[in-house]
This record gives sequence, C-alpha cells and structure tokens, in this order.
Amino acid sequence: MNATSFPKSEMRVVLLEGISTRAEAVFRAAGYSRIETHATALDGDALRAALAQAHIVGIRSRTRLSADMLGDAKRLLAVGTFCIGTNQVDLDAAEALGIPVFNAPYSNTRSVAELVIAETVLLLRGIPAKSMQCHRGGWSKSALGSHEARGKTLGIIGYGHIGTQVGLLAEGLGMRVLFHDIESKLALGNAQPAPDLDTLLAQSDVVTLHVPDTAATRGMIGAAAFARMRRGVQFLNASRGTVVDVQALADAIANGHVAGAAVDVFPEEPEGNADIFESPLRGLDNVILTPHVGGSTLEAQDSIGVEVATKLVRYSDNGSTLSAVNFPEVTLPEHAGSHRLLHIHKNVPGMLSQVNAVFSARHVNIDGQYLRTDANVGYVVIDVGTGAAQADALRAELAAIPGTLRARVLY
Ligand SMILES: NC(=O)C1=CN([C@@H]2O[C@H](COP(=O)(O)OP(=O)(O)OC[C@H]3O[C@@H](n4cnc5c(N)ncnc54)[C@H](O)[C@@H]3O)[C@@H](O)[C@H]2O)C=CC1
Ligand SMILES: O=C(O)C(=O)COP(=O)(O)O
Repeated sequence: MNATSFPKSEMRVVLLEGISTRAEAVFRAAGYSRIETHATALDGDALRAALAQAHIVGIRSRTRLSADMLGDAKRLLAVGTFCIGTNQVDLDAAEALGIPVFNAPYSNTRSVAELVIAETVLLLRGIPAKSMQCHRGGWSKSALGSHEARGKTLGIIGYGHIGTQVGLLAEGLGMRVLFHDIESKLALGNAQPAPDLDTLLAQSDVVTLHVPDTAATRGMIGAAAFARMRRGVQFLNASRGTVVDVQALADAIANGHVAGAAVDVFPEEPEGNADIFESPLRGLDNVILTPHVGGSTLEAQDSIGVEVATKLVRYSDNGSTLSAVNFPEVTLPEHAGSHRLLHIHKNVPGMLSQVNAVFSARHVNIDGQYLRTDANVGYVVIDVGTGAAQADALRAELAAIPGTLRARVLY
C-alpha cells in the first residue's frame, strides 16, 4: 500500500448526507481510518467546520460547496459527489484551488428511469387522484380520463444517460418516443429526434425532463412552455428543481391544461428529513410528489458508494484524475519503486520548464512524467527513484514555483 505525503492515518475523510456504508468500507480497506459520517447535509458554519478538517469530502445533491466554502477548506484535496449532478459544487472555483471533483455518472441512471416509467403509467391512469379519493373514503370506479401507455407519445427533454434509458423502457410499453437535446444524439430503438423543443411539447402526451441544471435549463419550463403542451398532458420532472417554474405548473394543473404531474426535485428542498417541505404543488391530488428519491435505491447508493470512494482513493494514493469532472484527466500506472510528485499549477507559459529545472538542478533522474492541461490548470506527475528525504526536498522546491496550486509527494 502506498503511503502519502500526509500519512493516511491522519487524513480525514468526511462523508455527508447518508452516503452508503460501502464508501466507508472502501476507504477503510485502503488504510484510511479517520472517517466522519453525517446522516444529513450540513451548511453554514457547521459545514465550514467540517470542511476545515477534511482532506477528502463526500456529498450528495443537497450540500452546496460554494467558492467561499471551498476557499476556507485549506486541507481539502478532493471532493466526491456521490450522485450524478455536480451543479451543487462551484467546479471552476474547485479547479482554481487545485481540487478535483469526482462523481458517479451512471450508477443511479436505471433507478431514475424505472421510477419515471412507473409514474408515467400511474399518471396516464389517473391513479394518484383515485388513490387519494379511496384514502378519503371515496370510490370513483370509472374509465374517464384513464389511458394505456401503449401508442401514446413520450417526449423526452435531455436525451443523455437517463433520457435514453427512459426511452428504451417506454418503447417496451409500446410508446412512441420523441426527444429533444442540444447535442446531436444517436437515437436508440425507434426513438426520433423532434425538430425542435416546441414540436416535442406540441406532440407529446407525456413530457419528461432529464436535463442538468445549467444557465440554459434554469426556468426552461414555465407558463409559455406549458401553454405549448397538449391539453391533458402528463408532466414529469426528476431532473433538477430549477428547470421548472413550479407556480406555473401548479397554475396549469389548477386550470386543467396539465392533467397530472410527478415531481421529484424542487427549487427549494428541505435540508433533512425533519424539515418541512413547502411547495405550491402540495395538496393537488393528481400530482405525485417524491422527496428527491429518483436515484435513491439501495442498489444505486451501494454502487455509487463504491464507485466514487474508489476514485477518491485512487486520486489520493496514486494521483489518477481519470473521470474528474473539472480537472485535467491523467491515468497513471502504479509507482512501486519510485516516489511520485504531483504538481498542480495555473496553466501559464513556462511552467513545465520551471518544474523540470527543479529536477535537473539536483541531477535527479526522472523515471516517468505525465502532463495534462486544460484552459486553466496544468497537472504534472513526475516519478523519481530518489530517497524519501530528497523527494520531500523536491516537493518543497516545486511548491515554491510561482503559480503552484498544490504540490504533493506519494512515497
Ligand atoms: N432525481 C434524481 O434523484 C436524479 C436526478 N438526476 C438529474 O438528471 C440529470 C440528467 O442525468 P443524466 O441523464 O445522467 O445526464 P446526462 O449528462 O447523461 O444527460 C443530460 C442530457 O441533457 C442534454 N442537455 C443539456 N442541456 C440541455 C438543454 N438546454 N436542452 C436540451 N437538452 C440539454 C445534454 O446534452 C445531455 O444529453 C442530472 O444532471 C441530474 O441533475 C440524476 C440522477 C438522479
Ligand atoms: O444523482 C443526482 O444528481 C441526484 O439528483 C441524486 O441525488 P441524491 O444523491 O439522491 O441526493
């Protein structure tokens, strides 16, 4: 097992938001013993205090890691978002601080897709309202407004990992699938790209959102978009709460234009399970409300726990940044028999020659060197066959190069 420039026994891993215990097991098996777990999200001073001591932090979709928060986390080496979305982290600020962020790009894809398909069937049958009536002692045995999914058109907005899975499962039910994406996408099965978003909205019996939170998607579905949809449309959002104007949705449901909805994500979500959930959608019988559980199955959470923890351990032990979402990606071999120096720097001209000058001045032979840059940051990894003391001295000299963001040595 590789030691790090900071002993593993002293490295603190902080896991928030009830991350699967599988993640903790991965860290322990790799020799990390200072692991702090929290069942909920933290924010404000509590988050700041937890981050101040953390070398590695794991979060899910609820914890906001702003530029300020990251800037105050002086020991932080890496962040894991134990989910798909990374919009809760200021990725540019993390990169500028030399902190790679890793996520699990598809470990919960299937869970979201299954829920969306189940809800599509329930909404088309008017089951949410019928179920509520039965709970109140009512009995409305009627086929009115109740439809099969077969033969209906499903419009998918955002045809990525989740959108494509939803499309394939919907075709299994005999639905016609239309999709809209800003990128050109390979259509799976018999799915067809809509010529534009408005056409998709006008032609779909069911509209489901699977876009990320970006400047372009924020507020994308509001009163104007609902007005373009068919009267009697069913509407689902399991993407991000920011994409939909929920008051406009509540209005469209109240006036009957939207027949029913299933909403899993909200612009304001409670911090923890003890908090009150407020929304204009509360109390509407034909709306399925779920507490952001699209990706919350035990299967998905366990596999996310292993996937993201493994990426974090690999970065901490070996320096590999493969699949980091905000950072130059370097895949590295094992470095048995050599010391590995990691140098993260601002991507300005002349940096590599200054790094190499440190080694040539000391007549140190370089066994291997790996470099990747992006527009902002350069990441160079140098393997050397020197003793530990000299590796430490080299690290100190690398750290003194102006523009250095981080310098570490892995023994
Ligand atoms: N409810 C839940 O528990 C979960 C929610 N999510 C959310 O679902 C989102 C989608 O996840 P994936 O499918 O894995 O992401 P993905 O990145 O594979 O797919 C997103 C697709 O949206 C497209 N897109 C981006 N901007 C667009 C725009 N303005 N208009 C149309 N298309 C646009 C992209 O080109 C891409 O094809 C995530 O970003 C996350 O926010 C993900 C997992 C669980
Ligand atoms: O994976 C995502 O992006 C999700 O929205 C799921 O988030 P969660 O881990 O359930 O807080």
